Amino acid sequence: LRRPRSLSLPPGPPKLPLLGNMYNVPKYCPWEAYAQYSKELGSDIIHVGLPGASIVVLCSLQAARDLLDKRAAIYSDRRFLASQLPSYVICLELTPCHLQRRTHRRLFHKSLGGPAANRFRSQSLAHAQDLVRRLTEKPEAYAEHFDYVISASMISIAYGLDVAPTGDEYISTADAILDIFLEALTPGKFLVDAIPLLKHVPAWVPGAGFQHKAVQWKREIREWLDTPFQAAKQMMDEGSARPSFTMDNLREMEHSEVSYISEDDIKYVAGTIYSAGKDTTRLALRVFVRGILENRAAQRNAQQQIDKVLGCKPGHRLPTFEDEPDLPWVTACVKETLRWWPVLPLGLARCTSAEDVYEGHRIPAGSFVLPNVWAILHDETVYPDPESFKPERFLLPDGRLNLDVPDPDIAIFGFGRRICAGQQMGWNTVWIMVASMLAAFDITKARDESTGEVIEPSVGHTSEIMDAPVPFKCSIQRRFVNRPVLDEL
Ligand code: HEM
Repeated sequence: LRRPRSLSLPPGPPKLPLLGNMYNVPKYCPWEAYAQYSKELGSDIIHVGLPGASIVVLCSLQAARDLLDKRAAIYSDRRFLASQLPSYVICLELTPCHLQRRTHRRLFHKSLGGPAANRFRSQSLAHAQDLVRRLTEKPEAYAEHFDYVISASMISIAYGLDVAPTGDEYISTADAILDIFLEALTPGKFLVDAIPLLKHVPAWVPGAGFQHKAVQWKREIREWLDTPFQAAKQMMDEGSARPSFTMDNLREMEHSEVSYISEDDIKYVAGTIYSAGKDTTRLALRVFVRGILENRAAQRNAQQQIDKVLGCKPGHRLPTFEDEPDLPWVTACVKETLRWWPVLPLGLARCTSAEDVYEGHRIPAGSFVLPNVWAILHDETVYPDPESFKPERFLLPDGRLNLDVPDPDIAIFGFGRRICAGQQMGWNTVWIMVASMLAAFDITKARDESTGEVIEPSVGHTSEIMDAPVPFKCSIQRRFVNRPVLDEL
């Protein structure tokens, strides 16, 4: 019955007056520091204060579910530069974090959510085979190949368009937009996040310079959205369009008398497929390669199973989605990839729309709320030896999937109303690419050309909103030389 204002904030690292935790929360892998504080302070939730920003980190699955799932009514907002500036950067509402409008989420879900995502499996399969071809030709450029095939796959799913084999213009424009989103999505990056009044003052006022940036961003975003959308429409007019999110929905709109969607809605959501789907999946592939270097036995077991399932002659064909139920080792490798190194270790920040009380602590309105996905998936009581890459943790001794071990999807795709709208698409994409790589290549640590000594890959993190291993060298070699599986691709 105490008034919330008299309650204390959740515990956290000691704060300095005015500066808060500016100097004692590490910038490098802060999720690990938050997890450590949570243990030391014996609290599931941690409070961190930065000038103008109150941040609450949820370090257990229970806390994340209690707040983000059960109290979704006040924990489902996002507040970043983008949402402070609706009149300047309208289109940013379609970024991963701004599918606020129910229409967009509904449209996304109807076309790409759950089983609907399986409609686009043929695109993912074709791009997985392209990945094998590219890796065969130039294995050392694996990170660039991930980048290319995932971009091509997302553009094909969104618009039914092909991209040029190198230097494609859609891809370079879209990537420039992703950089804008990353900047706009960083909590506290712009002063206007803390002082909304700044959007009403002239741009020359100190701290309001973001307004120039916003005008430029708006122009670039509009162009990025329009160009592929118009190209897809033109292909429809010419009768040469291929199945895609855009074509399906434009057709449906044409044929239904009353539609809850407009052409703009379709355009916005099509853009979101790339902006939300590209980096998450391409970085997960990088994590897989980094992880499998640490566990050769898992790689061998997965390959033996693939060879057995795919036919009498090893290397006869590449896996397809139909093989998924028979390849639990591949599924375990994908689960472990998502668990071991979550690409969004602190999810995508939410913002409280009202003051709240949890476990006797006050959570101020307007706080950023971050689920510590890394801490949840590295809880040693659930995943023993969490720092090791062990796909086998998801398997029973007889090789079947062990459904008693919690799937990383308990946290990896987020929570509640804003849970990832493309999780099935993300899973499908990563699964088929991992299965194809395991079938076709041996992935091992690189060796020094002159001494022959093993080069240990770096353990560094990129440590941004999206985290991934820093680039590392490895060896990717064809398993079956002169086998039809690769020669015919
Ligand atoms: C391994 C791949 C992926 C991971 C780990 C991932 C993870 C996430 C996470 C953590 C969120 C924030 C959820 C929250 O706030 O609770 C999110 C949001 C979102 N994701 Fe994904 N994602 C992946 C792939 C994809 C793909 C392929 C697409 C699209 C085709 C996609 C579309 C979205 C969208 C639209 C949102 C925003 C939902 C909203 O705010 O309403 N994601 N994702």
